[in-house]
Amino acid sequence: MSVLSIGLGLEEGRLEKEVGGLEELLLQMKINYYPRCPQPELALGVEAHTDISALTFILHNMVPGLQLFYQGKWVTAKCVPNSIIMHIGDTIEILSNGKYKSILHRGLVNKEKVRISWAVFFEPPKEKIILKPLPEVVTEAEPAQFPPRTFAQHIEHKLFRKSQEALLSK
Ligand SMILES: O=C(O)CCC(=O)C(=O)O
Ligand SMILES: [Fe+2]
Repeated sequence: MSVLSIGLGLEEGRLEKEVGGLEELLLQMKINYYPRCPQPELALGVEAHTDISALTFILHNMVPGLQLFYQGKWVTAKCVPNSIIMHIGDTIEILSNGKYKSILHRGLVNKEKVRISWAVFFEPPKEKIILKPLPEVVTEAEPAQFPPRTFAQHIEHKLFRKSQEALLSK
């Protein structure tokens, strides 16, 4: 998080402070189990989404399956031994006013192998903090792209938008 703060021209502790500091950060672990699938092209393990977290760290069992939507195409993440995947989530995207992107990604199933991933989400407190672009990264030329919302409101908004989109597509 220090590196990301410095990248925005801020003090190194700034982003960490803005998400509530280490005392307030909530760590949640999710284990994704992707069974073998005889027709992987017909199924999705985890549908396309962006993470709501500040940061997400992922370890996996070296079976490819994570894809990122990059430059208009789905790109499969390389399996690099002894590495950890880090995603920037919506929270940092909002605070940075979109300078850091919360990338759209999904998880595919595999024909031959079971895939398992362990994701740890670093999340800000649900109600205590209002998430909005930091004043230092907002200018006249780059106005705030995100309205102020608590983390809980952000989740609600995202779910509401998704259900609206599902209704409209019917
Ligand atoms: O399985 C993966 O590599 C990614 C899973 C994921 O995107 C998630 O759990 O949010
Ligand atoms: Fe994710």
